[in-house]
Amino acid sequence: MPKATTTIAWDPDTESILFIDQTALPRRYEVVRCSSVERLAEGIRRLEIRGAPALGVAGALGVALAALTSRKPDPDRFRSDVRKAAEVLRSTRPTAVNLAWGVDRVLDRVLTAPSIEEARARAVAEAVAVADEDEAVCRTLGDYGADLIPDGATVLTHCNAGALACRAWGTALGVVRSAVAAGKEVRVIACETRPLNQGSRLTCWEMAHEGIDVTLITDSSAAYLMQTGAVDLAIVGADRITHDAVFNKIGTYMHAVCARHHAIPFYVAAPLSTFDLVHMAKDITIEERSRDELAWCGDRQLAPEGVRVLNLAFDATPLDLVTAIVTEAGVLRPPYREAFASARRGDAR
Ligand SMILES: CSC[C@H]1O[C@H](OP(=O)(O)O)[C@H](O)[C@@H]1O
Repeated sequence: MPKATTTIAWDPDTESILFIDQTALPRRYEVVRCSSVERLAEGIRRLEIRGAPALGVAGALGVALAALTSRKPDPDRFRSDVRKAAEVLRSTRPTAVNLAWGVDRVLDRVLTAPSIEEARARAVAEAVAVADEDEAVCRTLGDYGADLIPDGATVLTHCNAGALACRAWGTALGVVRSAVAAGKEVRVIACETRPLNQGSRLTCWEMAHEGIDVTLITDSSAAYLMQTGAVDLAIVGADRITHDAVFNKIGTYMHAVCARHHAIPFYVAAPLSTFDLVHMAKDITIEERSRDELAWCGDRQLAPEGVRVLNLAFDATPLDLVTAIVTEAGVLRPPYREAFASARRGDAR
């Protein structure tokens, strides 16, 4: 079984996008070749591609694909065509800011190009740059974060913030990989992360394939393990970081509150592209997903017909519960407003 090294990539030979279908894991490792924006949008909605940084790369590559597949001969109608495709991609998932960030990075290149041919060339170049940057950023933030993990530590994580949530390497799991690469022994506790089980299906798959010690637990076991002293620190990814909160998979807030209660460090690992310093938490839409994701598990019915289901995909953890935020600009610590400003200036460390 191959390692999860590259989650999503551009194939220049066929001018298509290749991505691992994460809904098939852990049982099947399947790579999808995507040649249309509609198919890419479906893959994002179904979480075949998921994870904030991976969504940023998907958004970027999707706009490049739109530029290559538009058949509008007139530049204005071509640009309108690509704008519409960009809106389709942007609308697939509202919470992770990286998706819109990736879309906008390439859309800007298309809309400012002097010709259709130049627009296509610039779009592909920018999208590939977004993908390549993501892997480099994850490795850099991983190396910064590795210093936070003591040798022999047991690290609790939630959902999947690994290579599968990025182009490669990962954010929270990128920190774990960097610590292991530095020679440290690290034990991972992976919360299953209901209802789509990114933790059991994806984090365990990644860690097992790299021989990193991993133990799967139910989400509801985390507090007890913190209480018994079984957890040395927690580290999670992020989908959007505002001036007042970290948006991440539902359940993250619960772990942060418990970690604070038990004086356990609670870290967030995320690239600067996940920061949204324009909006406050109250402004952000938390994605609600389908009833069936909670009421069914495959063909096994878990809740009676007609029972109301609230399937929130994310929650918002107040920054005062976050010990530090690991980025490619360094490890950011409170006071965060100043730390964010210095990170964006490039003088954080
Ligand atoms: C490295 S960010 C990963 C982030 O994305 C996940 O959400 P989803 O699986 O719904 O895309 C989750 O919030 C992870 O922390």
